[in-house]
Amino acid sequence: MGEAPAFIVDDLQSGFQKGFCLKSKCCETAITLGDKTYVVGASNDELSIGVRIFDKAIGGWVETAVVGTKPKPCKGHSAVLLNEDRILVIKKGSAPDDCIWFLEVNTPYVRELKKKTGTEVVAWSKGVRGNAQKPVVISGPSGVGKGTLISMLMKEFPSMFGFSVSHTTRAPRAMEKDGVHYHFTERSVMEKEIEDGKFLEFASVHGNLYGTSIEAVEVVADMGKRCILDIDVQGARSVRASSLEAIFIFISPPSMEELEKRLRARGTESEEQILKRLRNAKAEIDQGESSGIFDHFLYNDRLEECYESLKKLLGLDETTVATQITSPQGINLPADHSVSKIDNKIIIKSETPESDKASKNLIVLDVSSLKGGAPGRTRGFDVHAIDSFSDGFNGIHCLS
Ligand SMILES: Nc1ncnc2c1ncn2[C@@H]1O[C@H](COP(=O)(O)OP(=O)(O)OP(=O)(O)O)[C@@H](O)[C@H]1O
Ligand SMILES: Nc1nc2c(ncn2[C@@H]2O[C@H](COP(=O)(O)O)[C@@H](O)[C@H]2O)c(=O)[nH]1
Repeated sequence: MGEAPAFIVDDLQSGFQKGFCLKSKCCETAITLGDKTYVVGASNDELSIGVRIFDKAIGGWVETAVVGTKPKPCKGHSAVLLNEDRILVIKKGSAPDDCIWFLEVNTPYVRELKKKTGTEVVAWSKGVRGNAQKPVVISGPSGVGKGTLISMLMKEFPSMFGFSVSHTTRAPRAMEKDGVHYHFTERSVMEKEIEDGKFLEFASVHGNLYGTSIEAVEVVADMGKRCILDIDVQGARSVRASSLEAIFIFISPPSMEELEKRLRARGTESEEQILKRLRNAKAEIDQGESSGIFDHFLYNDRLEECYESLKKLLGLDETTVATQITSPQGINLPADHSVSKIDNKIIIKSETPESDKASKNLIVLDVSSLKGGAPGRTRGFDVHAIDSFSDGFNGIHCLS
């Protein structure tokens, strides 16, 4: 972590108001919460907006793990503290789908990570407009038909569902494509990425490492689609414990004999692997059925019947299908703006000279009903453009 310019340290030690503008050359903002001041702006790698934490109690900078996909640098930004647990960062001059970000500093997800790692943690989560449905976690023993059911769903509803592409250390099968079925990865690389906090969950399954990266879930959310995760019971337990609110479905086979028949008929595993997967299946079914993780159980005897039941529990009857498709929308912010906060409303006021005459130079962001968050995207904010504006807001800060 780089040294901060001396004047910033002095300012931080003397104490900031909440939401402050550091007029340094690197466009940093500082937000104070308790003893900690979160300095958002300059980064070491220049590939993303950086975050540093100054702790007044110890009088110094604290080593901080920054997790989640980070926002790319921009020509300036504003920052506002929300609910004492996250900082809203509004980027200037950025694309409509890239201007709203949340830096979580004290949400349950961040508190859990702090407890696990024993270090200071903050987590980025991009703001996405629209209200996607909860992700769907599908588990069940190897060979039960999870992949088959998911493929049917994706084929029938391509604009509605997106598959979370997992990482695995197992070798690809003949028809599997890297980046489509899995991200096939070296164990050492995956272990390092797990250590770096890039995974929502991971588990050792049938002798290989499998895991869902935070990015895999975010990519689907960015497309405005409902995310489907095909993961084992250990992974489902981790997701259940995380802040990713999902629907959990367990698929059971009609019998162990039928499961073995399906695994053998698939012809993708060695005899040794088939026996290992069948041994693990028993434990997986026991855990799946007794753990309390799962909201729904499906029995995959006749494929078509099971598929119809899956669609029904996902609310995919003819009347609901049309209303569930949400396309991602962006927010057209003025390139230069100032930001104020009144209760749960964020007022973004244009400061671009040519827009002085424009009727809609004010945008109000209502953040009273935020949903989701790290790991993944933050949704649920309303955006209104306003025609006229009478001044009188207290400016929190601005950068240029
Ligand atoms: N209801 C069913 N009746 C008969 N065969 C089925 C049924 N469902 C799936 N299958 C077949 O069983 C095999 C295993 O299915 P699939 O690959 O979808 O299982 P899976 O649960 O995704 O397994 P894994 O966890 O190993 O990836 C496939 O050949 C598939 O065509
Ligand atoms: N915990 C996780 N389990 C995963 C993930 N991706 C897949 N899986 C599970 O592994 C087994 C075997 O899969 P296969 O493709 O080798 O047959 C199966 O039960 C999957 O559900 C993951 O990211 N995390």
